[in-house]
Formats: sequence, structure tokens, C-alpha cells
Amino acid sequence: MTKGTQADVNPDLKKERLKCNFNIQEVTFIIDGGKDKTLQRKKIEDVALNIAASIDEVPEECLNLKERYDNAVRKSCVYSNIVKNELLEITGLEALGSPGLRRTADAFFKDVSPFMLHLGMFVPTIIGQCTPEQQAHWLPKALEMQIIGAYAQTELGHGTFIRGLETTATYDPATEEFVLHSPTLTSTKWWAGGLGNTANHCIVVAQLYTKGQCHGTHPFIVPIRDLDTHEPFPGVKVGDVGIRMGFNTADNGFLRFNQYRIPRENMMMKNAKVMKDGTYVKVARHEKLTYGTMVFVRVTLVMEAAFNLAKAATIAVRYSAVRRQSQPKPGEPEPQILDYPTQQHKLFICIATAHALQLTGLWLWRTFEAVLADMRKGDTDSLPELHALSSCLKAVSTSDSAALIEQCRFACGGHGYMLSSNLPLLYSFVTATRTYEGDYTVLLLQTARFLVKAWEQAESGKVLTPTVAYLACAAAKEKVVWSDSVDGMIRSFQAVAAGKIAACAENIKRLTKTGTSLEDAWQLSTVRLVAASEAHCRAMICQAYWHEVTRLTASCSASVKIVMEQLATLYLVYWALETTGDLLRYSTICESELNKLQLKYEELLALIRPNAVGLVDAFDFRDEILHSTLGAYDGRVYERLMEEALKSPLNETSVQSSFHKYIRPLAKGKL
Ligand SMILES: CCCCCCCC/C=C\CCCC(=O)SCCNC(=O)CCNC(=O)[C@H](O)C(C)(C)COP(=O)(O)OP(=O)(O)OC[C@H]1O[C@@H](n2cnc3c(N)ncnc32)[C@H](O)[C@@H]1OP(=O)(O)O
Ligand SMILES: Cc1cc2nc3c(=O)[nH]c(=O)nc-3n(C[C@H](O)[C@H](O)[C@H](O)COP(=O)(O)OP(=O)(O)OC[C@H]3O[C@@H](n4cnc5c(N)ncnc54)[C@H](O)[C@@H]3O)c2cc1C
Repeated sequence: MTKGTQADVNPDLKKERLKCNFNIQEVTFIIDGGKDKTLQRKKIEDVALNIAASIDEVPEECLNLKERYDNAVRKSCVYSNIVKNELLEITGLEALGSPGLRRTADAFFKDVSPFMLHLGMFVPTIIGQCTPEQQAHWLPKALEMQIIGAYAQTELGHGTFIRGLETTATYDPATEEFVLHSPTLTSTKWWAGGLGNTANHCIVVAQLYTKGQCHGTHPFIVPIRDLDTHEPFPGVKVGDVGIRMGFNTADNGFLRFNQYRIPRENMMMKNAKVMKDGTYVKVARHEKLTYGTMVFVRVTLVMEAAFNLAKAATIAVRYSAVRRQSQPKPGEPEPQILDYPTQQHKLFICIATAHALQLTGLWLWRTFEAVLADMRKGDTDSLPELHALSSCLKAVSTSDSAALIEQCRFACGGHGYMLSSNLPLLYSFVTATRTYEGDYTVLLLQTARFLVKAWEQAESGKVLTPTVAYLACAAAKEKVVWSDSVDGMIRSFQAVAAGKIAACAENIKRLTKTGTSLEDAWQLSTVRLVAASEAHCRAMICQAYWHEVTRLTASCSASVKIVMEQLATLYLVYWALETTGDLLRYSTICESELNKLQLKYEELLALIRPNAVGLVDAFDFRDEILHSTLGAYDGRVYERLMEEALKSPLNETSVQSSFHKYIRPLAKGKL
């Protein structure tokens, strides 16, 4: 944060900070994943943010599309040099995935860097899909930025259904090359970030043909532009996909091939190989290991959802402490809008959800690393559970984050609609995460496949994997008695999930018994399967969040433990109240207990209220990262709104030329 002098800080915010009754830094350490992580992040910020402070001469939003792109490339090059020459020295290669890097990138780009997919997917795919020899060839070039890459999987005709991709890579043993081809309009690669004008290399996912046989989709590294002239190579047609809701500096591109040849060695051969004579050799022990980059990105997106929501919550809570509106008690001053329980209802769930997703995201990351370690030893048994976990957590976290960021904008009234609040840009960026890297519904249905199988195992008394172990109680017909203790609520959420999964399995069984095919029975059950998957995911987040809070606050000060537990309890009670219909159906909760729960919720809002500003301060966002007139640390909201308004190109002259060209002639009847 940029603290300035105390005298500059809005007096209401100053009072809020005095009210805070816990040690903010302790909470920051928990959110970052430990004190060492916080210190490293701050070190990275100190290096990068000095430069970022003066990187934009004109506000990004005042530039036209082409200028914005050029400016984003300029800044990406400056930023890459900082990463390469200074930041990687602080942490080594692991800095690529560090929160410090993610945060400092936001100081440079209000929208998105056209290099984001280079580090976000191109480099991870080289690491995940190449043999050690291929990595030795490609990785140094990519890290040194001698080559810039994109990840082109999605096509105009298919994004979700990867097996339906149409781009072909046909092996020619005579020249030991693959021939890439786009046989139809719908086979055009579409959407890849950085592809339109920036990248000179691209990972292309294509149907592999050798010896006349198709072996399904495989990834290839494809040079698409000359490294010196940047002209596309003959046989390659590449360009920008057009203006988007957000991501307009991300350079999302299209790509077509006309019988374009690449060397055999450019097939990424960790999981499957094509030998010189064209023989296809499967190396991987699991069919879906070529989908590995997607699993990796889905895992990282859970913390990405938390990070963006934390930014929005910081903006909206600080603004709500500064903003005063209405007069509920005659003769008394207008209250801070943060004092309205309805405002607290809108905002405290945002803080709690940011915590829930961050702590669940850290737990998921550790699970991912454990599965990777197993796979290095050749054991892929835990992959289906990781796929099910990462799919539903990606879906629910991105969806919750987008919805709650929009709620933060609503909470800021008219000023939230200003671009300078940064809430509109944040929303347009985050709402895309619900779609990319696997659409919400599609991913929940992937988890549902796992859940229905797990239910069948539970029914037949088999041992279940940890995240679905709770199904055993439901299969044994154990009744869950409602209790508003934390454990009681978690058990009830699990009972809801189990009840919904069981109902899906029963429905599928009923339909197939009466002659419906399994595929049709599945389709006819998908509305409830999505709901079952959501319920499972919510129960899992509640359990992981509470477990992590208990674990991480065990050695904290009492006041930190209290406030962290209040937030986690608020999250559980909020979701119990949001899903009362389900609880009435699948637990023993009754009307009087629901009333008690509502009171508990309102009490929690009041308990959290004095610490609200302290809690968002604990996210520790510096102003250079928040980019918000409403959310700056000093709360000088009105001054900043005015300063930004004066920067508008429409305020450069007191009279616009359009007045003389159109309005005056119209008024004089001369148009
Ligand atoms: C640091 C900064 C953070 C930001 C990071 C960068 C941000 C970048 C910004 C933008 C990036 C955007 C990039 C993209 O969008 S790239 C394109 C992503 N595309 C997708 O995600 C497509 C989604 N579709 C799929 O994943 C699949 O097609 C599918 C829906 C899973 C279906 O696949 P398929 O038809 O092959 O499989 P089936 O449904 O028949 O299932 C068969 C069995 O396979 C199992 N399965 C499927 N996927 C996986 C997997 N990944 N891992 C393990 N197992 C998998 C599935 O469960 C089935 O198993 P079963 O036992 O039930 O038979
Ligand atoms: C900003 C952005 C950046 C992107 N970057 C990249 C990138 O760098 N590289 C890349 O390769 N791709 C990228 N993508 C593409 C992205 O991965 C796909 O858009 C995404 O996977 C969804 O696929 P789709 O567009 O084909 O949607 P569709 O699958 O056509 O979805 C349309 C609707 O159909 C529904 N639907 C589809 N299949 C099913 C089913 N089986 N059952 C039930 N409902 C179904 C969906 O739920 C959705 O409601 C990007 C997309 C965006 C928006």
C-alpha cells in the first residue's frame, strides 16, 4: 500500500484503522502462505513498482485500440526485462508462479499483457509436455524471451470438445516432417492470447496422423513468424480475432495453416512419440496427460479468482468507509455506508470468499504438487481425483469471484461505474475466467462423472478417496442431524451434496432400466448433475477453508484467530442461508433453526464491522496495483475522481469541434 502521511488520509478511514483490533500483518502472512512469502513479495514489489509508477504517460483507457496494443507491448518488454534481470534473481525459476510476480504485473497493465500466455501457458506446456532434451532446447530461449509463444488449442468451431478439433498434423517420413493443415473454416485456431500480432511461436494442438492412422490430439511447437522480420511464414495466416469485452490488449489471435511443414522434433514428445519411420509410440500411462497444461492453469485460477476478488473488496470496503449517504435518524449526521447492514451483507462475504478461495487454492496447489510427484514415479492413480477437484474448484471459484466483483461495483453506486474505480475492467477480465480454460458447466459435468462413480463405489462399500469420503455415511443411510456448529454445518453441506449425487445416480439408473441409453440418461440428468457438482464443491470449499483457518491460526495471536474464525463462520452461515431449500430437503433443519441462523449471520456482520477496513488492508495491495480512485489507501476519493475527470481528452478544450461542425448548424437550421 502507499501510505503517504497520516495527515493526507481521509479522517473516516483513519478512525477505521484505529478501531481495528487484530494484527494486520499476521493476517497478511496467512493469506500470502507464510511470512517468507510476504517478504519475498514485498521485495519483488519494491523493485518493480518504482518503474511501474512512471510507465504510463497517458491513461491506458484514453488510447485507441492500436495505441493500447502498442503501449501494452512496450510495457511488456520493459516488464520482461525486469523479470529476467532482477526478479528471477530474487527467487529463481519458481518466481514465475509467485504471487509477487502476479501482483507486480498488475502495476504495469490495467488490462492484460500480450505476453501473459507466454509465461502462463507456453512455458508451462514446454515444462509439462516436452522431453528433457526438448526442454533443454526450448526453455532457455523462451525464458530469455528470444522466442515468444502462444497456446493455440481452441478453434472457431470447437473449444470445449477437444477431441473434435480439426487441425491436422500428418507425418511425412520421407522428409521427417509434420504437415500442419487447416482443412475447414471451423478448423481455424481462434482465441489464443498473444497470437494475433505478438508471438513468433505457438503451441498448436492438432490431430496427429501417421501411417494413415489418426492418434488423436497432440501438442506441437510451431514457428509461425520470422524471428527478424516478424513476417508470418508462407503457409501461415495469422491475425487478431477482433474487439472483445475485455482482454483488448491480450492480442487474442486466429491462425490457419496451408500444408505447413515443421520438423518431427517439434512434436512435444513427453507423453507420445512418432519415430523417424512414422511409428507411433505411447509413453504416458494415462490417456489424458496431454491435457496437463489445462489442469495446471485450472489449479492456478483458484488463487487468481481470490486475488481479483480481494482487489475488488479492498476498493469497495475502503470506499464504503469514506462514503456517507442518507439520514436514517433525523438530525443525525449521514452515516458511512459501511454502517448499513445491507452494505455489510454485500461486502463481508466478498472478504470471506477471497479468504476461502485463497486458502483452498493453496491447499489445491499442494495437492497438485503431490500428484505431480506421484506421476514422476509413474503412479497416475490420483489423477482422476485431481481432475475432478480442479475442474469444480476452477468453475465455482471463477464464477463466485466474477459475481462478487460485480456486487462490489453495485456496492459503490454510480462511482463504481467509472473506469477509474477499476471495478468495470476487473469484472470484464474475471468474467472471462468462467469461460476460458474450460467452461463452467462443462467442468462441473466432468466432476459429476467422478462423483457418480464414487457414489456407486460408496454403495458397494468400497474405500473412497479423501474428497468424497463423506459419501460413505450417506450410502450407509446415516441421518445427518442439523447443528449450527461449524462441524455440524459442514456435515450438512456434505449431506446435501450426497443427497443430490444419490438422486442423480438413481435417476440415471431409473432411466436406463426403462430402456433409455446410458448417454441419453446422462444428458437427461445433467441439470441435476451440475447442481450436485456445485453442492459437492461448496462442501469441499467450506471444509478446506475451515480446516486451513484452524491449522494456520493455531500459533497466531488470539485476536487474529477470532477474526479469521468469524469470517470463516460467516462464509458457512451465508451459504447455509443461500441454500435453505436444500438443507430443508437433505438435513433435519427446521424453521426455528433457520431463524436462529439468520440472527447468527446478522451478529457476525456486526462483529466483523469494526475490523472491515483492517481486513482489506491485510490484503496489502499497494495503490499502484489497485489502480482505483475509490480504493486508494488514503481514501481521497473525491479528489481523485476530480483529478481523473480532468484528464479526460474531452476536457482538453472548452468547446469541441463537433459543436461548430454539427450542433451550431443544426440550431441554425443549416445542417
Ligand atoms: C499466473 C497467472 C494466472 C493466470 C494464468 C493464465 C491465464 C491465462 C488466460 C487465458 C488462458 C486461456 C487459455 C485457454 O482457454 S486454453 C483452452 C482451454 N480449453 C479447455 O479447457 C477445453 C475444455 N475441454 C476439456 O478439457 C475436454 O475436452 C473435456 C471437456 C474434459 C472432455 O474431454 P474428452 O472428450 O477427451 O474426455 P471425456 O469427457 O470423454 O472424458 C474421458 C475421461 O477422461 C477424463 N479426463 C478428461 N480430462 C481430463 C484431465 N484433464 N485429466 C485427467 N482426466 C481427464 C474424464 O474425467 C473421463 O474419465 P472417466 O473415468 O469418467 O471416463
Ligand atoms: C478471454 C479468452 C481467452 C482465451 N484464450 C485462449 C487461449 O489462449 N488458447 C486457447 O486455445 N483458447 C483460449 N480461449 C478459448 C476458451 O478456452 C474457450 O472459449 C472455452 O474453452 C469454451 O469453449 P467454447 O468457446 O467452444 O464454448 P462452447 O463449448 O461452444 O460453449 C457454449 C455453451 O455450450 C455449453 N456446452 C458446450 N458443451 C457442452 C456439453 N458437453 N454439455 C453441456 N453444455 C455444453 C457451454 O456450457 C456453454 O454454455 C480463450 C477464451 C477467452 C474468452
